[in-house]
Amino acid sequence: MAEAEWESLERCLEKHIPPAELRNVKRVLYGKETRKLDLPSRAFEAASKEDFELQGYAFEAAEEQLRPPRITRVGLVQNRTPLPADTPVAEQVSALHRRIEAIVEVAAACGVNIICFQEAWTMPFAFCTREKLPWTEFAESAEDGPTTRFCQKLAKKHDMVVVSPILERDGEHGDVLWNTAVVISNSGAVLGKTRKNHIPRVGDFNESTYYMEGNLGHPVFQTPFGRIAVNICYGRHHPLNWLMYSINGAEIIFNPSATIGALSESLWPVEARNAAIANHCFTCAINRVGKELFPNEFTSGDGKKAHREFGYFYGSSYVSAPDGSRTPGLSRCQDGLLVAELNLNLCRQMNDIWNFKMTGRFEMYAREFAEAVKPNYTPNIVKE
Ligand SMILES: NC(=O)NCCC(=O)O
Repeated sequence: MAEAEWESLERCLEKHIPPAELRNVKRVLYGKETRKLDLPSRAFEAASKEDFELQGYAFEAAEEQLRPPRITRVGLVQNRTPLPADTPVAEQVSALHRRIEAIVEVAAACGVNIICFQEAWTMPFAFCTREKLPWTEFAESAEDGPTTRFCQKLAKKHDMVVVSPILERDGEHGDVLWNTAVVISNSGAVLGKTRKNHIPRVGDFNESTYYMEGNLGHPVFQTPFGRIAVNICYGRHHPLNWLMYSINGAEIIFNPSATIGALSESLWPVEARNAAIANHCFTCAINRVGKELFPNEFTSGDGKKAHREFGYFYGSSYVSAPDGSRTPGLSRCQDGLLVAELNLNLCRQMNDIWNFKMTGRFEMYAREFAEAVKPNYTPNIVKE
């Protein structure tokens, strides 16, 4: 049941919990109810024709006297890799471009302003194999690689900000590889890029074999639809990573990911949601879907037999708001587009209620951290 046959927690709750109690269960598990968005029927028809799930929800905020509502729509895309991992590289990339193009068309029909794809979306998640070729051939220039050029066209055509997480090859600086999200403005210009700060050393996520820890800090991108940041996958386990994007002013933090059930499914609903609460911002958690099979066997360093498959990517993409409410997740087993309408005024409203930025005592932690990272630091343990 840990794989594709279990569709989602939400479907399970809806099937088995009596309606009168379901309301309370959802109130506790999901916070204040999100309103279902009235998306165009042609969008649902296109999604069904293209065989992906479409869901839409809106987060409300209180009316203010001096500020009009600041409404923006985000789109989260989760998908399988459409072709087997041993198909020629260019064919795999091109099939993924076609798949995403179809989903972005539907997002445009739903009025999406900012769209984000899953981590390393142009490739299978081959870092488990520890082989270099052909996987490093999926790396591209963030500034003018084929995928960035493709996304620029989408952005311009649909007047949409595109967040495109790719494996980056920095040809100008020693051909070094990075795990990067390229942010493309709705004008079609490359607004900038941000790199994955924390690299997993867990299970089959052998990513340090391929690319380095990000060196760009915590940039936040000002777009006409809000200030956005990207905390790539494993970065979501690091509260300080979310915090620094928030300190730099992010109102929406995307978390494009690739993670599997056995490792992280019970953490998934907690981490991005907690980050939204702790940082008075919206967070958008995106995970890929399905099983990916690799041409050659690899071991997991656990004494077990060599195998060719990574594990089950469980989808379940969702959006959380600064008041702790969240959308239901997309399916665990189907490609999908989640549209969420956010009123960004909710960020400051929650800040004014809970005051975490005022009560955070950052100066105290800055002093204590500065001491704690020194090699001769003695932990402050009081003994009898
Ligand atoms: N892609 C990636 O960083 N995965 C690590 C596993 C996890 O963070 O759940």
